[in-house]
Amino acid sequence: MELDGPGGGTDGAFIELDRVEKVFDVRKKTGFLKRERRRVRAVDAISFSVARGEMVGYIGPNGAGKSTTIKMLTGILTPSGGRLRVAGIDPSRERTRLAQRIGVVFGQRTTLWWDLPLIDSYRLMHRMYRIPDARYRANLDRCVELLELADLLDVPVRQLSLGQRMRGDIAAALLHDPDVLYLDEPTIGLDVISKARVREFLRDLNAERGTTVLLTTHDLQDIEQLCSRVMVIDHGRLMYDGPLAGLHEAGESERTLVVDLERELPPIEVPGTRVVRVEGPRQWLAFPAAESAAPLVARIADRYPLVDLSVREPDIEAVIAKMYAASAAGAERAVS
Ligand SMILES: Nc1ncnc2c1ncn2[C@@H]1O[C@H](COP(=O)(O)OP(=O)(O)OP(=O)(O)O)[C@@H](O)[C@H]1O
Repeated sequence: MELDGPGGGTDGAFIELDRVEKVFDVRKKTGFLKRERRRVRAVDAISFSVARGEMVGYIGPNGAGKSTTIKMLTGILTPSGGRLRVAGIDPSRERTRLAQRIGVVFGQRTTLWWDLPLIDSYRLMHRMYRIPDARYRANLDRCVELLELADLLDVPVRQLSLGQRMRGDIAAALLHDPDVLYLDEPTIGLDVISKARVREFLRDLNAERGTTVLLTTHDLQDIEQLCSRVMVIDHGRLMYDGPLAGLHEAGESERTLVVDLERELPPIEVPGTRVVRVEGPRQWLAFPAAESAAPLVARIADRYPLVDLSVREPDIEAVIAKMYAASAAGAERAVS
């Protein structure tokens, strides 16, 4: 695969947004024959660029503007202002040409035909995207092998489990060899094993093919395991762009060790943590999210009768709330 092929940005940027806006006009019924017009600024002057081959998390609370951004990046929605390019293409002007370069997976919806066996959806996509036969075969074989789809190809999509359907959807998005993949909540509702499988596949895809990935998720572990960079959007504005650890530092957020002991004990004392809850033999220990859990786990295992242990990530809403609190406190300190 060439590195700066036709349509790549001049400075290596593959996705480029320059003060992009999307304003919706919403009409709300406020009484009999009375309607109020309201403008919703879903995306507010957002600028960022993503280089070819980057894997970037795009996160934010509900209603922040994530889906609206993705829809503009696919050409489904036209921006109200600003400049947007994907692979050098203006998405809303050349949606069909762009479709050959991008793949999209929505965790909450499927692009597969519900009543058809999985393989029939793939055959339809083969024709719709006019994928050359040899390329279709090679991509299908690769996805079937790596996503373990062989036994599922003849099963109607409606009979697949959520995890199986998600793997089927990811394969569907990759049959035409897109340069960029937009993933909207790809692990939502999946069990631990299915999540691990999907993440491993995405990591390999990025490493082997250099596919650029923009990932929207509520699961911070998706970001931690896949993305070296994360962007946070809230109220349509870009609030943070950098490594995940930096986001934790900015928000002073905490992760939690859930520790199962052999028996009930008083709150255990482990430097660098504080016990936030005790329930029978189970204790919850909070520690700074930017720090590694490994030395804490070793210390606990060394000193206490440990049966089981897991690490819980803070949820995105909590991280962002703390980020706001920290910046507000900083502003107050600067004033006083
Ligand atoms: N077609 C539309 N018409 C009017 N308002 C819309 C439309 N689409 C989105 N909005 C509004 O724009 C804002 C951003 O919505 P968007 O769906 O982009 O958020 P999101 O970050 O994807 O949220 P979620 O995590 O809940 O999917 C919200 O206030 C939403 O109500």
